[in-house]
Amino acid sequence: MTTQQLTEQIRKKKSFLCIGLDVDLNKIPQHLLQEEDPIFAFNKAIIDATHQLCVAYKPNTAFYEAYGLKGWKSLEKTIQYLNANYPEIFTIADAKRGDIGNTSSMYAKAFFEDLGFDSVTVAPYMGRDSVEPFLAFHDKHTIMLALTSNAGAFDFQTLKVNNKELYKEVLEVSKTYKNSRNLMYVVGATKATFLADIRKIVPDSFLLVPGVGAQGGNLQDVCKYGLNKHVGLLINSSRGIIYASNQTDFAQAAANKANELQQEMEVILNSQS
Ligand SMILES: O=c1ccn([C@@H]2O[C@H](COP(=O)(O)O)[C@@H](O)[C@H]2O)c(=O)[nH]1
Repeated sequence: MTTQQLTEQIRKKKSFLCIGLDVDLNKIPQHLLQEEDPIFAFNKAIIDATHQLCVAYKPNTAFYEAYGLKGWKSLEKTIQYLNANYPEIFTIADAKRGDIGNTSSMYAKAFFEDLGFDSVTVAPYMGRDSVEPFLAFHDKHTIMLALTSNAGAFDFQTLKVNNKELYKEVLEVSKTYKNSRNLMYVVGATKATFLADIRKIVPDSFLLVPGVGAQGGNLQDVCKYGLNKHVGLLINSSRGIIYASNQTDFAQAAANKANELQQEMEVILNSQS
């Protein structure tokens, strides 16, 4: 999917919501545990109930890898279900990969070719040759960690390097990477005010913004500092949506939570045009 198609979907659905599919077997409704594949059964119900309210889904691979081969199968079934039934949805494998070049090529092949995701998150720490293998894939997107939502972001990301904060250096240098047009960036919703400076460096890039909901990030603040003329934001909420209820009404409860965010987004988008 191209960024233009993604923007068209945002305008059509009046939503720039990304729903995180972070499935924890201890948190899903107990009746699903009788299913052959409880994780997929949970995801399918959530997706069917919410797909009109969001433009993206983001499974974090940790929640699948934790269950070994079975978990990876559930991830595969989830992305296949999305691609077959809702091809207009942008899909994000939140895997935070990145390694020496030939290894990164294999990670990229795994997520883009084998699984068929539209995008994958990567860590910038190993530099250019760890990221460019992902960027080489046509119409696929590499979402680089810039300023993360957690408290530990301040351990390194805001330290000064070359007289500027490290996250700013990451943004600047990444723009010189081959096929950098395929880059998006992760910026935590808990760091909303930083978005003003971030937009000076990457005015046109899409930003994936996790941290609304369970982590306390504020949608209005993120939009105030982060929106651009193409919207340019994908706001992620995982636990705040998918665990709205652990009873048989869980999918409808998730849809209600997603609807609340979508309605807020619609107002923001209407005020922009
Ligand atoms: O800076 C970051 C980068 C990634 N994440 C991931 O996003 C979701 C957030 O889940 P919530 O339940 O909405 O808090 C999760 O997969 C994180 O690993 C992040 O939170 N911050």
